[in-house]
Amino acid sequence: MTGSTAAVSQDSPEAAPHWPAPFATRPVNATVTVPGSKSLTNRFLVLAALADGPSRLRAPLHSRDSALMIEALRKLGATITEVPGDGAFGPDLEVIPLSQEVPSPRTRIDCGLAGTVMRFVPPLAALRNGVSVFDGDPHARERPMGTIIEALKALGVPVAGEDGGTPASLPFAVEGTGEVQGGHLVIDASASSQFVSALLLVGARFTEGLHLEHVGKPVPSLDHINMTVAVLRGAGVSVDDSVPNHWVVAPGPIRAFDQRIEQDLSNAGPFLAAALASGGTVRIPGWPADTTQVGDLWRSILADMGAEVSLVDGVLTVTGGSEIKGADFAETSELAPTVAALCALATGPSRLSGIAHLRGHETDRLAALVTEINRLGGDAEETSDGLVIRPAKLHAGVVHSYADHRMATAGAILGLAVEGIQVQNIATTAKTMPDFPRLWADMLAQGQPPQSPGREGSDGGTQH
Ligand SMILES: O=C(O)C1=C[C@@H](OP(=O)(O)O)[C@@H](O)[C@H](O)C1
Ligand SMILES: C=C(OP(=O)(O)O)C(=O)O
Repeated sequence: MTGSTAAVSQDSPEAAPHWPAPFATRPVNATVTVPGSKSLTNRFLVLAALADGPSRLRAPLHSRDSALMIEALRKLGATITEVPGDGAFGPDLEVIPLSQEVPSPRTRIDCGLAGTVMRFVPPLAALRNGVSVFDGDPHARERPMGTIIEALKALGVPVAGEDGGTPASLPFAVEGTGEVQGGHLVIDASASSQFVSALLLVGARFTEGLHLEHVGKPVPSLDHINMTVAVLRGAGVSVDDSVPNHWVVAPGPIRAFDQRIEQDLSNAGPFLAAALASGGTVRIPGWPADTTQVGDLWRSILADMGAEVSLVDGVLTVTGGSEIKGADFAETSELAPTVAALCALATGPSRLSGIAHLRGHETDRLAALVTEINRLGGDAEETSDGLVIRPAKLHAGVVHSYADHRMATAGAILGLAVEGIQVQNIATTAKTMPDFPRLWADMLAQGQPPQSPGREGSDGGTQH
């Protein structure tokens, strides 16, 4: 993917027309595959840029977040080329690592709203000889960045704000000297696991490697850190994570690779949720037997909500029943908006905990979910570290997406079960799944008679 999706800001939802969420007139019965994992694609892009030779990503994600990462790495001197591949969602990528000759002594990097770009790329820029200025969408300036800025400064890398002082967030300039000594570094990563992942990804390229220590409240989204450790080890990097809150990365080369990217199991979530929201069946072939993706949790989450779940010969099959059960869920991380949409359709109460840091995601997701669920007649409430959602009959209305792809897909799930829901700015799904509206329509078209009457002729406002 070239910069085309990156160029379109997803932060102007008011300008976009509302998307009429399809209402399921019968149980969904579909087989679905989704594009590559955002988290794996952007990790492998960073590793490829630092590797000891050319690498290839097979079936990577092509979306706004991956386009922003590709563009950022190009600005830092990597050569990234699209080459034909066998993936259903676009070409493969060949990456020639960062060259010693920098394309320009001063460069500007657009992070959009991508946490992986705003957290993973600045430490990489520290290894480049030159100044890299980072900025992003308006809301990107609100996302927590202080830990990365402080970490770079502690590593001896100057970071300056627009006015020259020390910034607490985007925008800022990293003044790289081409070399970072590394060693022992103490950070507070309680606002995002991405702070840890960002530093681990480059740690092997620091002269002395990196001994990263976290102090403070617990680090969220630990699955994502385990993913980072796994991809590093796969590229021949020695990482010791045997002591909780300590990660020791030995200095050394990052081996070039040829890597197939798993499909995005978090983004599989809304499609699997469709089985519960419509009382139907959704099958996802190619579900990995062994994965570091947090989305593998769908198997237990959806079973807890009353679905039948099986994984046979790599096909995950989820069948919803006559009701969705409420339940308690801890640390659902980026799955939480999808879980919350299902909880709003459940017949019993649910509690989501361990997700206070979602207040620093694409939007304040806890506030956004409460506002949108309650706007439709639901009964949701914020707690200090999550949400309580009680059963209530929902009605038609507009779900606002807050430039947040997972709020938009949460609206689509609600729309399957509640007639007359519209989603504001469905285009924001391009952050990680530009094909979402088509994939959703294709899912609903499967198993339907050729001339389905769809929602025409209905009078709106009912819930299954
Ligand atoms: O490293 C990653 O790829 C991610 C880590 C998590 O971030 P937080 O720890 O900030 O939740 C997750 O929510 C995000 O979608 C992707
Ligand atoms: C939190 C998310 O994204 P980001 O990588 O921008 O943090 C997400 O995708 O749910």
